[in-house]
Amino acid sequence: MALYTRVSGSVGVITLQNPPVNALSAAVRQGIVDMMDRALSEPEVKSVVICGQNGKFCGGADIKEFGTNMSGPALIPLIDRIESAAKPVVAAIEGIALGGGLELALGCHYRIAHSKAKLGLPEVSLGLLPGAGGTQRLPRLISIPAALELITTGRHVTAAEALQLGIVDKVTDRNTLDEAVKFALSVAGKSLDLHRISTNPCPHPPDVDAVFETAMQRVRQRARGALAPVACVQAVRAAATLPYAHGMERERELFKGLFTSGQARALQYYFFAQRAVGRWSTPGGARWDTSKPRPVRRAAVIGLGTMGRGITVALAQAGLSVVAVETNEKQLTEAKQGVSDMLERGARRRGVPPALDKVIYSHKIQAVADVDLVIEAVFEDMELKKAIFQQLSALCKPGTFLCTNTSGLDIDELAAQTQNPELVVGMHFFAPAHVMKLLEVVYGQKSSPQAVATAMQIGSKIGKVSVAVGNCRGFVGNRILKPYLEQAFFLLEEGATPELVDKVLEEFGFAMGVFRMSDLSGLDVGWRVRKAIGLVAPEALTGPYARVREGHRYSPLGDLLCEQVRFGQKTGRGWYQYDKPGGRVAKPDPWLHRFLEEYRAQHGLVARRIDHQEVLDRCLYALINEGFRILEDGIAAGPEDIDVIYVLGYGWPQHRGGPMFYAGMVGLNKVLERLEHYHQVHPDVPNLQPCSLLRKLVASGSPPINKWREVIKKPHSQL
Ligand SMILES: CCCCCCCC(=O)CC(=O)SCCNC(=O)CCNC(=O)[C@H](O)C(C)(C)COP(=O)(O)OP(=O)(O)OC[C@H]1O[C@@H](n2cnc3c(N)ncnc32)[C@H](O)[C@@H]1OP(=O)(O)O
Ligand SMILES: NC(=O)C1=CN([C@@H]2O[C@H](COP(=O)(O)OP(=O)(O)OC[C@H]3O[C@@H](n4cnc5c(N)ncnc54)[C@H](O)[C@@H]3O)[C@@H](O)[C@H]2O)C=CC1
Repeated sequence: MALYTRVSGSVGVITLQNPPVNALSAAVRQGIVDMMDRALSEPEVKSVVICGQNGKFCGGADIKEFGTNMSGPALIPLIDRIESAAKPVVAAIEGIALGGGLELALGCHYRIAHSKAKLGLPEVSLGLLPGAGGTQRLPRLISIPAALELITTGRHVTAAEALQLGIVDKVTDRNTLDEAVKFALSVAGKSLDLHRISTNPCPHPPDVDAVFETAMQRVRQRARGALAPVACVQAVRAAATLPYAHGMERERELFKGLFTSGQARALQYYFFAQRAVGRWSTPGGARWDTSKPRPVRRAAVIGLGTMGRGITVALAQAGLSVVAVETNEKQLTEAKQGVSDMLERGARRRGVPPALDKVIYSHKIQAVADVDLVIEAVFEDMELKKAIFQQLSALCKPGTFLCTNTSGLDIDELAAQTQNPELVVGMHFFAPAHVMKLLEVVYGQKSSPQAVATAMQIGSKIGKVSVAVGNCRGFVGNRILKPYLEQAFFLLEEGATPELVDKVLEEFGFAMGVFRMSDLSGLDVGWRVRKAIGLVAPEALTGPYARVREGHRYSPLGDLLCEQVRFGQKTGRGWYQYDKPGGRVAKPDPWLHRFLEEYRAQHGLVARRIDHQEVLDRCLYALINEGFRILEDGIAAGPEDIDVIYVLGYGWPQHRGGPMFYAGMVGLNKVLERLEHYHQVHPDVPNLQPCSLLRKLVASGSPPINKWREVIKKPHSQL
């Protein structure tokens, strides 16, 4: 809807009304058309202001409409009509002007923004381009390079930057509508010729071809296989090379291609999935809207290794006081330096003072006595963690929440060491913890709703997307990762190389293939876990049992590499070779290829030619199958939880929505058929055996992802 009022005698004010972000739904578009007609036909009205209700100008097209039969007036002619109006139209921008919202403002003759407003064309992150003239008007207004940067990244800019770029005419700290009305009165009757952006020429940089070539290279590198950034560059190029009307045609053509692409569907699903995980619930009845978090002012971090340092930085940057405890003196000295450096770098980037005084260091665990919440991040060793939880339970003031950053150990076992198991939850961060956006909040059997709610709230406070998950080995992310890694190892045994597997996965869109990723994070991490659970043979086994554990196929390849101290980048050798320990550039290693040949010969394996499809099918479908098991077990409340975890924590390409969404896109019956096929070929790999939920979904006619919960029944999807 849109509301019309007349103020100061001669200014028609049109207010967009569609909470929460005044998205341009059919009703809003119709409202704008009707109210513009009225303003333009009333002789008393000399100028017009468009603003949004509740301090928000407009969040753009209504994304919920995209999957439906869109009705109502189209946005492009609506914006054209505003631009061609004979009376000046001023956009009063408060809060946000995003996507179609900014395009609407670009159709106005003037733009006035509140100093706290954010503006941008984020369509690229929804798999689209600004399809209501944004790609043609913005370059005309602020130059090709600046428009290219904003449109291909989707970055939001502050009002101050918008003023500097020339997107807005004025920024105010006062009441934006009042200022806009004053402005509208002052420009009434003046010529609008220079203020109809579409009629202006597009300014050309001298090296226009080079500008586009560089932009194209950059977007191709940044988002492997993503269509929208490429189309954005092509559309802006049309602004630079074609007259406006032809440029608009090109924009429309490119937009259409994207709109109907699977990538746009995937990215729009992912947009809503990220918000849906905030509406969490647990089987015990805790819920986002009824479970109240407790305020946390002081927190403690125990263990200042890789993770503890990042967690300390994340907490301090969000304004929390942190007691940082490390028992090893050398580590403590290094951690002080490391944390301070990270805080200083972060502060420089954000233009704020570093939060150095927020952190107090100690080598004694007794320093935690007065904190509201502790995050333990010592070695992944159950006995050590148990001892620490016993100490914490005795030392902390009553009611202190005790959290662990374990990657997959049993939360209930740790909770059982404490006097108040209801205060214990997992807070599983991802490395580097001050950068990665994901937090898995793991509830145990006895975790109280308040403990879960508090951990979830801390997550949001420090800028993470927090996903509540149940307690099992590896929780959601690492549990799904295991069958994926296993398939990659099996493929090497059968004839593939790390280069082949990585190439296929990177072409699919992963930021890094499984072997390059494993070299980066360190092969020794998984080796230690496998040793702890008895999977690593004490000495090199031969014969039929060398590749079998607990009756199932097992590949000792990772263990054998670790025995050679090939831990990956940190030792300069892993699945690849590096020029030195700590080197970053992976090069194929002839030693490894010989090693694989000898290994196959030793175990009587005959290398065969493995094609790309098989690599993709086996790695991805094994992973997806485990995702279905997780849903069946109620460890994740819905498919969107798994998808958000996998995109944010494991480099799954956003434009493919996440593994569960991808399964739906491929077709559940196809996933089932392929798993059945591979399980028949490899009956000793239980992860390839299709899980019963997948069968049940296929038997129910493969419903769309937002209907899966009706088949799962137990948990509840929030989409
Ligand atoms: C040939 C045909 C030509 C057609 C041309 C049309 C082409 C276009 O021009 C295409 C577009 O505009 S695409 C839309 C561009 N706009 C965006 O991407 C903004 C998306 N929203 C945001 O970033 C944040 O919500 C925002 C920054 C706005 C607010 O963040 P917050 O953290 O404060 O709040 P959220 O929790 O994110 O959102 C609150 C609720 O609002 C829902 N929502 C947000 N933006 C929406 C939007 N644009 N459409 C529909 N719903 C939207 C959001 O989902 C959430 O609701 P719940 O999910 O129920 O919680
Ligand atoms: N490294 C990674 O990528 C991730 C690790 N994790 C988990 O985070 C935890 C820590 O891992 P990292 O930081 O990689 O280990 P790390 O080995 O880098 O650091 C562990 C630190 O704990 C200290 N420590 C040991 N006993 C202590 C005690 N009693 N009191 C205080 N400090 C003590 C050690 O001196 C060391 O500095 C583990 O549970 C791990 O599974 C979770 C997510 C990712």
